[in-house]
Amino acid sequence: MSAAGSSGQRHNNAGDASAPAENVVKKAFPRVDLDGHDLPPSPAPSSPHSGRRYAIATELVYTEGGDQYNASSVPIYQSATFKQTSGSGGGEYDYTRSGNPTRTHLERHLAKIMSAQRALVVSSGMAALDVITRLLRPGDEVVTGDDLYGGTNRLLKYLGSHGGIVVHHVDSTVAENVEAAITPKTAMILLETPTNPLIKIVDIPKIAAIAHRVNPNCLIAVDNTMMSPLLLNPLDLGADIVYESGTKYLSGHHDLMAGVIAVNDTALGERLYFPINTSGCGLSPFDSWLLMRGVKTLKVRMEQQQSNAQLIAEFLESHGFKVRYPGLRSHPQYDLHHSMARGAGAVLSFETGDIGLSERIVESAKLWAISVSFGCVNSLISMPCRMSHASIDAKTRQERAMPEDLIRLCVGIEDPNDLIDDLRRALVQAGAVNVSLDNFQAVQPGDQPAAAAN
Ligand SMILES: Cc1ncc(COP(=O)(O)O)c(C=O)c1O
Ligand SMILES: N[C@@H](CCSC[C@H](N)C(=O)O)C(=O)O
Repeated sequence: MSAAGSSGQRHNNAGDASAPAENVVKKAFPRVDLDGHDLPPSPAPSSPHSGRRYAIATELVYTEGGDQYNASSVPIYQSATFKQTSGSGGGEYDYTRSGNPTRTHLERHLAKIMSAQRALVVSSGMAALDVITRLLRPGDEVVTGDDLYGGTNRLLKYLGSHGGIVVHHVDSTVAENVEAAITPKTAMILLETPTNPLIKIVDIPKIAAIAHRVNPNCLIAVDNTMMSPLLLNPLDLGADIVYESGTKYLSGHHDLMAGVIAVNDTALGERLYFPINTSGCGLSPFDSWLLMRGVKTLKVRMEQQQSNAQLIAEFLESHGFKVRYPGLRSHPQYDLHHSMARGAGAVLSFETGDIGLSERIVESAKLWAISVSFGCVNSLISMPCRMSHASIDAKTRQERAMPEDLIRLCVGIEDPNDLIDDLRRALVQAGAVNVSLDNFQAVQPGDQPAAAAN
């Protein structure tokens, strides 16, 4: 590979007067490594379409351009290498670790959907967080919440023990707690909202404003997995980096692992591309194609999922369970959530007061698969303390008040009456005393699924 950069020589996607305009990397595009040194350009420049022109339902399915045959579905460029036009390079792509046309197509599409200047796709949500945390240096501090996805907690713990990063976990539902933890060494604030699995809401605009005032150098990174870009755009609320697990709503079928990172700052985008190219965690061509296909149905899936989730949350609440779901008026941060988001999503959790009872409920359900993850077309049931959050040790779970009996429901697109019937039957079979086989009317005639206006 040619050492380009300051020499102005071509890397694998540099300017070529004879190339079509859209293939030319703009000279103004900053190219820096983690230390801010000049680098050759990456092969996936910012989305030419990052300014959205249509409503989200249209943008999700609409793509411009295509390959030389105008294929309606982007081809899977299943190639590790790309032939060059000269000994000094000359091709737009050279090697799939560095860039691949199918991946670029997806990244440009996602940048548009996420209202971002640039999106990058990697092999999982955790790979996305790993890439983001490579912006940190030993001695840096991170402020984050005390209710986080278990894998996020595990990665941060590892950075603390092996990377020299100091991680402060605070109750991030109170912005003042975050403020109090910020020091001159704070390099990143990492937020999740709604939190997984306790469905707490974090005030992104308030925390971003405070953090940028107190320490202008610190970056606000938001995990948007629980909402997806359909329901929440953290970049519009003051975040510097948004990332999400594409394994969930974006793909929607639990047939791939993926992670997405999006930013509005070109230099930051290049700093994030560097570890992706260096380590090789960019999303494969096939998974990029699959994710592209999944994204197109995000709106119809999410609307059905969240309308089902609302009915299920109301059903459980009507039977006396303490239900955590931002679509319920009883959620203590209902107003805050809806001031930021366009919907409540499709993940809820509830307590039964008895671990054994929770286990029996989970195991009695038939339509609800016992499985980790969420955002899939199928409905899932799990016990976070035993499953998705088992990597958080029991002492820490106790300190953070994670109820061991917590059941998490990740609602799919099935008929809501079937889901509620199955849940009611599981509750009765498990011996939940406050539930009878009464006739809860899940869907009233004329009910419409809640619309995710955007
Ligand atoms: C909120 C949240 N963020 C990130 C991740 C990581 O995503 P992935 O499983 O794709 O690595 C998950 C689940 O795994 C999650 O629930
Ligand atoms: N064994 C896995 C657990 C994955 S949990 C996936 C998802 N984020 C969820 O919340 O269900 C692990 O150790 O990471």
